[in-house]
Amino acid sequence: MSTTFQLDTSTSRANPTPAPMRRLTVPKIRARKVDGVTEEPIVMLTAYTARQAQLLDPHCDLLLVGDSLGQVIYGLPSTIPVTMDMMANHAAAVVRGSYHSVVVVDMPFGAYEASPQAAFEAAATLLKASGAAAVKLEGGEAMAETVEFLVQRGIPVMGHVGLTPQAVNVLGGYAARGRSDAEADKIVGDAKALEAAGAFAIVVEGVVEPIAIAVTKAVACPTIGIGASARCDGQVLVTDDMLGMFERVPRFVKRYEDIATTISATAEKYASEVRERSFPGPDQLYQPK
Ligand SMILES: Nc1nc(=O)c2c([nH]1)NC[C@@H]1CN(c3ccc(C(=O)N[C@@H](CCC(=O)O)C(=O)O)cc3)CN21
Ligand SMILES: CC(C)C(=O)C(=O)O
Ligand SMILES: [Mg+2]
Repeated sequence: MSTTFQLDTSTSRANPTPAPMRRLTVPKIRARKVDGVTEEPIVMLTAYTARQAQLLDPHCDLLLVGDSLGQVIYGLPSTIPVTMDMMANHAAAVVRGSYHSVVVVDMPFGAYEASPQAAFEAAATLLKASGAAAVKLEGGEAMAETVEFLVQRGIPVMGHVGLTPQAVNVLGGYAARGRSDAEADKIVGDAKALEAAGAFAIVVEGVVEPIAIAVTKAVACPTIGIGASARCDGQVLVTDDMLGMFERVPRFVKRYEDIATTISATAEKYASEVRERSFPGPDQLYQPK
């Protein structure tokens, strides 16, 4: 994998404008929750491409290069087949397209579970290839030792508990979690273990509101909810879901737009203009000398 950073010339004398906005940092995100209170909720969206990152960056605190790109970009049936190369390449694009948000990269299934050492190697590879600041990995208590290993060696880690999509084959689907007392206790315990291991924030996915409240109270670091009610310290959504780009979306998605319909209608218009030879028209012609 090649390292393909772009030189940041935004502050050079050759290119004095626009005024550089310093990128947010992991400690600043962590510090948004003080004594259990987050005054300003943390805003995170997924991004997979440079242009998407450019458009989202000014409005977000964090951009997540999610392994959901498996379904959203590659048409895969789950996040299980997602590879390190996919994550590294999309992460590099998102870093190039952003200069404000903290970029977090999902560790793909199979790259980190076997040992803390394997996880460190994979995380370092992703950060070196992309310039992203942090990784996210799924799992609670079982991953706490790994989280501590990474954080102590310079890699910030975001946790992910509740509905963990990489465990789809164990869970048997994508149903909400935390409905039984035992399951609720397990999720709170998972979050506590991650925080003790040094996670700077924790995604809480697909849980009933009382669990979101319990987890958010139980840990000092910020919780970022998806399908976990408004009672978290921040929220994340898959951008394509929010835009109405992805056809089947979970219940927790709010479709703010219907981009898919716009794209279909535009393609239909273009196709009919080509077929009736009205495109290209005079405005699109190169003029002879
Ligand atoms: N486009 C997209 N959006 C996501 O939120 C997302 C991904 N992809 N890929 C990775 C995971 C998978 N996630 C999912 C996928 C499906 C459901 C879903 O269909 N849930 C149903 C209930 C299913 C059940 O009860 O078995 C729902 O109605 O919410 C939820 C989360 C969340 N993540
Ligand atoms: C849904 C978010 C939290 C995620 O893990 C992803 O996009 O892969
Ligand atoms: Mg993910």
